[in-house]
Amino acid sequence: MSHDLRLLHLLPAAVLVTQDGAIRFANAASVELLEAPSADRLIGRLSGDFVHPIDQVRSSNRIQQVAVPGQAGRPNKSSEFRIRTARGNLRMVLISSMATEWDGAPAVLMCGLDMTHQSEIEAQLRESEQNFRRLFDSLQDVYYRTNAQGVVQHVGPGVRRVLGYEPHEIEGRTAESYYPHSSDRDAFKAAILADGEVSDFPGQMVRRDGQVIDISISSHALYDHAGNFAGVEGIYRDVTQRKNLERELQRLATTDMLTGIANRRAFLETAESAYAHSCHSGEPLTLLMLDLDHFKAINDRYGHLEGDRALVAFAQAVKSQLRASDAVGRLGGEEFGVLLPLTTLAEGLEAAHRILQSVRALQLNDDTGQAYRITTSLGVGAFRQSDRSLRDMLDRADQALYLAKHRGRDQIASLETPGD
Ligand SMILES: Nc1nc2c(ncn2[C@@H]2O[C@H](COP(=O)(O)OP(=O)(O)OP(=O)(O)O)[C@@H](O)[C@H]2O)c(=O)[nH]1
Repeated sequence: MSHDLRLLHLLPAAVLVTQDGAIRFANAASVELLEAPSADRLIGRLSGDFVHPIDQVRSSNRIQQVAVPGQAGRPNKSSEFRIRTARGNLRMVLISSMATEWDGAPAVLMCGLDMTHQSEIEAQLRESEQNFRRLFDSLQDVYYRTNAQGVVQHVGPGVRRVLGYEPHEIEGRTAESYYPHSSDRDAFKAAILADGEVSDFPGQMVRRDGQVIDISISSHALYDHAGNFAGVEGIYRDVTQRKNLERELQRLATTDMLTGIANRRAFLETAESAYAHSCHSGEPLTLLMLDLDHFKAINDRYGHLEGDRALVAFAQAVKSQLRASDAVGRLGGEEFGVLLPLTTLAEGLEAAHRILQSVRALQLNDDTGQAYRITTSLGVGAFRQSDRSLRDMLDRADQALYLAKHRGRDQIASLETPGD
């Protein structure tokens, strides 16, 4: 060793030679690594003094293993050790040792590489990976990726909460399996292919327990190096609660709270679209306007609360005479409207008669048990291609209602006659 110590001083790796644990030689890199003032200050010190207590047993075991006489020239496998420098700083050093001779006596040669910086990077990487995992696992959304054939290649753990499946149960299957309506999936695919991405795309999925949930998808298309479509990646989230709230708000905004039937706005909206449909198709459409007779007297005699109950019973009686495709709405106070699609004036007059009879037949009792009856007047108006707007049809039905009132109430009137 002694003939070329200068070479060892030039090495970037730290080199120490110890005998019976005491340092006999330290190259320049080891002086720097151990933050010693000089090589001389290291000579004679025990190398084990620089090893962190946690690693001391492991370190001395390894040195004993290589310090077996006759093992010279075979270094052990390098391993990382925590080192405390002369200034008390902690370093991570990759050390390999081998038996050698020093001044004719057995010695151990140690070679160390400072890995502190690298292990810091690794620790940072591990930490950021752990942070990412935590975030990924706690994500309320479901991350997913499919290939070009729609087979799910990866799905995040959020799928347990949203669909009730383990990720491995979903992976390898096509996403179609979870769509109750294939039209939802088709619309999504078409949007992705057309725009390359979708944001807050609506749809529904079926949970493992069979419950259908509302979802919202935000995803983008994936392409391979050649620019070919290679699949889809994105997230979906359960928006059932939000959708239920929206549906409830919609219901509140379109329903008459007293009778539970459509309110004026909703009824007129339905009437507008039915009118537009008839304009387009030429199909018949008939409108009934209804008004309870002498309703003020009911209120005056039995009280407003009883008047309310009469309005509810009246709405039910009207509804009981209609088909599912017909629409009934409360236009205000004791005035109601009925829309009869695909219904001629003659058929509309028949429906009006049925309603008239069922209202006459209503047996109402006030809270003292006193029985009373109500009647209604009806105006009937049929769709005409010559109408400029729904308003024309509404006006005809309104005028007919006025006529029915004028003629003595509890009857039906129309400005038109069947066959007009
Ligand atoms: N109980 C109750 N009464 C209502 C409601 N909305 C309107 N009314 C009453 O309905 C009555 C309608 O009276 P009028 O417009 O004079 O008509 P009418 O007494 O029915 O007479 P005709 O329509 O001419 O047969 C008024 O007394 C209103 O206060 C309601 O929601 N509940």
